[in-house]
Amino acid sequence: MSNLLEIHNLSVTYGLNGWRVLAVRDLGLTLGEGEKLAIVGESGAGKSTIANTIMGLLGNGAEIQGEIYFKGSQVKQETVSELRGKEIVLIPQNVFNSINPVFSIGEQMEDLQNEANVAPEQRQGRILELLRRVRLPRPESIPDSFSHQLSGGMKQRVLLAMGLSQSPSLIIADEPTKGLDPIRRMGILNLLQQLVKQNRQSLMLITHDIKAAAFLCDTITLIYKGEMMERLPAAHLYENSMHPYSKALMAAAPERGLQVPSQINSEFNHSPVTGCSYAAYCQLFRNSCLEQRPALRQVAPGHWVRCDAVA
Ligand SMILES: Nc1ncnc2c1ncn2[C@@H]1O[C@H](COP(=O)(O)OP(=O)(O)OP(=O)(O)O)[C@@H](O)[C@H]1O
Repeated sequence: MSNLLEIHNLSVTYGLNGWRVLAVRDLGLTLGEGEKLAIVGESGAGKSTIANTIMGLLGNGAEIQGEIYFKGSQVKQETVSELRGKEIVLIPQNVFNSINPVFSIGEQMEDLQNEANVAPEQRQGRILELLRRVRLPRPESIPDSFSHQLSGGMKQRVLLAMGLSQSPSLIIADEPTKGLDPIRRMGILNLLQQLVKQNRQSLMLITHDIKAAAFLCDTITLIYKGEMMERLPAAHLYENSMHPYSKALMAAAPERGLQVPSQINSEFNHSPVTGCSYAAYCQLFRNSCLEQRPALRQVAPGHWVRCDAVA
C-alpha cells in the first residue's frame, strides 16, 4: 500500500491572550491508499487541529511546523486550497453550522457541481445520484429542502453527498456521528465504510469513540494532549498489549450501541470451534446492531451464535 498522505514532525500552536497553546506536538503519521485510519483522543487532544492543518483551515493565529505530503508532493498552507474540496474533503464536526440555512440543498449542491465542471444539463441527475448514494430517504425531495427541514442524520448524509461531488481521494470525517443516536450512528458508520470501499477512497476518521474507530477503521492512532501515544491495527485493539491511555478510552467508551463483548479476544479470533474470523464476527455484530438485537451469545466456550438463532 503506497502512502497517500504523510505527516512529518507536525507541531501546531495557537496564540491565546498572549500565551501559546501547543495543540499538536511533533506528530508523524502516514495514511495508505485505500486505508481507513482513525485519529482517536479525548476532547482537546488536538484531533481537529490535525484535520484543519491538512485542509489549510487554521486561522492566522496558528503557527505550523513540520511537513505534509499528499500523493508525494509537499502540501503548503498557501496552495492547499487546490486540493481542498477536490482531492481531500473534510466532513466537518458541526453539521448544524455546515449547511447554509439560506439556500436550498439543491442550490448548494449545484454550486459544487459547477466547481466540479459538470455540464449544466447533467447537474440535476448527478445531484440525485449523489443523494441516492448516501441513502437519503426520498432523495428527489431533498434538493428543494432547507437545512432546518432535515434531521441531524440527514444533514450528515447531505454533507457526505456534498463531499463526494468531486470524487476525492481522501475523506476526513471529523466526529461524523456526533449528536446522533446509536442506530443512526451505526447507519453513518456503515455508509462511510461502504462508500470508501466502493470508491477505493482513503478515510481519516476523527473521533473520541474508540469503539467506533475499531468498527470502521484498519488502523488506530491514539492522540493525547497533542502527542501520539500509540498506533496499532484495529484488529489488535482488543488484545492485552495496549497503552494505558487506549485502555482508559476503551473503558470510557459507551456501553451501548457499538458495544463489542469484552470476550472478543485472541481466544475467539483463533477459536477452532467457530472457525469464524474477526471480520466475520464484526459483520455478525454489525447486523445484530442494526436489527437492534443483542449481539452474540456464547453457547459453549469459544462457540458463539447470534442471539436470534438461540431458542
Ligand atoms: N483557534 C484556537 N485558538 C486557541 N486555541 C485553540 C484553538 N483551536 C483549538 N485550540 C486549542 O487546541 C487544543 C486542541 O484543540 P482541538 O480542537 O484540535 O482538539 P480536539 O481533539 O479536536 O477536541 P474536540 O474533540 O473537543 O473537538 C485545545 O487545547 C484547544 O483549546
